Amino acid sequence: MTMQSVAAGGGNNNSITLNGAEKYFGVRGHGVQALTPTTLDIKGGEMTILLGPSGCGKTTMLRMIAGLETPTAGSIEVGGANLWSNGNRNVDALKQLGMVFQEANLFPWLTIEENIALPLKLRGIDKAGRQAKAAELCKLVGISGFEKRFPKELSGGMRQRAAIARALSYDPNILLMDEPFGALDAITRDTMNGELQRIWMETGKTVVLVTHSITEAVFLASRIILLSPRPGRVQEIIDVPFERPRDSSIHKLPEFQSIVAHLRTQLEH
Ligand SMILES: Nc1ncnc2c1ncn2[C@@H]1O[C@H](COP(=O)(O)OP(=O)(O)OP(=O)(O)O)[C@@H](O)[C@H]1O
Repeated sequence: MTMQSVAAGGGNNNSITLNGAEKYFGVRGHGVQALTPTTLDIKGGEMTILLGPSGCGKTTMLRMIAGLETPTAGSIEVGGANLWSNGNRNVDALKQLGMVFQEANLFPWLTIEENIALPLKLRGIDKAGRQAKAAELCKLVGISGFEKRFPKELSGGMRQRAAIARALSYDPNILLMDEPFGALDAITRDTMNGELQRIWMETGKTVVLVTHSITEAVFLASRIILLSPRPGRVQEIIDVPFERPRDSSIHKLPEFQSIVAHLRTQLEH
């Protein structure tokens, strides 16, 4: 395990940089400082996990990276491009981002294929192109054969697989995931962690994932960004060195257990 200080600097095509990015909700002095000014590099192609206690600003940081919240101060670069300029979002930077939430948020009246391909429909891709892409993505996420089914006919884990496919439909370089498996039972969650690792290894995307789960974080992460209790700040960055692909047997490794114990101590304090 190597501990690093907070790194800063530029980025390549699929990296993310926070330059003194801060988020204050409400009037300064009377509101909530969700994230203190933060300077941080999220490396392209890595699996970065945002971990921290409830209310520390994980979702706020992810939503700022997604362009869903404006920074109160500082700036955010996605693929080397500023996300905001003069109060407007940079559409080219946003195209680099796909988002997955805790709930799959599929439209119940659309088939799985139609849900997955909806972003392509909005981009003017014809039906044959949409169906071909949906079939390819269903294969990637492991739900081939369910293209014509409706969301209610799928399990929770399968719906999240479809949500990942939808986020990948327009081929963004970066996948942002907010507690994507938090609503799933423990066994399905473990399966989905393995599946996300496989999808990440097959696609080479940059993944930034928010979780409360220490073991999920250590299993998945290339790097863990540990945030402090509110007001959120980067408390520590931990490189997780285990080889890929990882399987559940890494839970037994002394080094895995030592990182988990270290993080638990940090979170308890
Ligand atoms: N839209 C908002 N308006 C006002 N305060 C907000 C808003 N969104 C978040 N906050 C506050 O900012 C702080 C950080 O919230 P955030 O949801 O980012 O934390 P979190 O670490 O993701 O929490 P959890 O793990 O419980 O989901 C909290 O105190 C929260 O109440």
